[in-house]
Amino acid sequence: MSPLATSAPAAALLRAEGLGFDRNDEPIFGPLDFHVEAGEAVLIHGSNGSGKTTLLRVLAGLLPATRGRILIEGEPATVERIAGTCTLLGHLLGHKGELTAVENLEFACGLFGQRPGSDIDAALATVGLAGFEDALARQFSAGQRKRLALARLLLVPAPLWLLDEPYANLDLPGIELVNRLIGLHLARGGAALVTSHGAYATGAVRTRTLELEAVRA
Ligand SMILES: Nc1ncnc2c1ncn2[C@@H]1O[C@H](COP(=O)(O)OP(=O)(O)OP(=O)(O)O)[C@@H](O)[C@H]1O
Repeated sequence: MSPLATSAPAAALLRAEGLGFDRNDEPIFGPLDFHVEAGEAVLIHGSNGSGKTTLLRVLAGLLPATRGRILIEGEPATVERIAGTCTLLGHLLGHKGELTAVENLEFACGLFGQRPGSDIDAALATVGLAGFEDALARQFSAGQRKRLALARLLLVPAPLWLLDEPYANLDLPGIELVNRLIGLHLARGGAALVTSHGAYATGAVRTRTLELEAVRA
């Protein structure tokens, strides 16, 4: 036997095969075939209403696919596998308004686990919220709320970030912060699917682009 015999290539972190979603028998997107490997970011690009948010919600397990299937590391995407692999940053950020920034992050880590070596105060400082540890989330501006959600991404262990318009409500340094955080996440073996109209995603967060076309007029 050849000493150079190699094992089968590792399965993609996430693979969509013929994935589609209909609402009231109207197709919203698909069928789509794509995959995301560890270390890469796929930019999901498309006009308003083309189904970007719906696609991320299907991948996050919040909506059932109408067609096709999702594989995580080669295995069908069960709720448990999705929960262990994906974290969604959606339009609704999910903060508890009556909890402080630190309490919100403690709550998230209690629910989803905490990445080894990560630290809540350090995550807040990274996203520009040092000094806001004890502020109530309901008192945050839209951009500060988005930054708090970015701190949550840094803390939870899920390797695949599903980011729906992560640049929305952020100032220029905030936009650069998103790109930097995605780049760091990829460098440590994570992956990301990022919806955006595209203007803000730098090369580091656009390893590949998935174009969604509006299937309805
Ligand atoms: N809860 C809902 N009930 C009915 N239709 C919906 C619902 N959510 C989205 N849709 C429809 O599904 C289609 C895709 O919406 P989606 O939000 O996924 O698009 P998008 O590409 O993210 O849009 P945008 O760029 O405007 O954020 C749209 O036609 C929208 O009207």
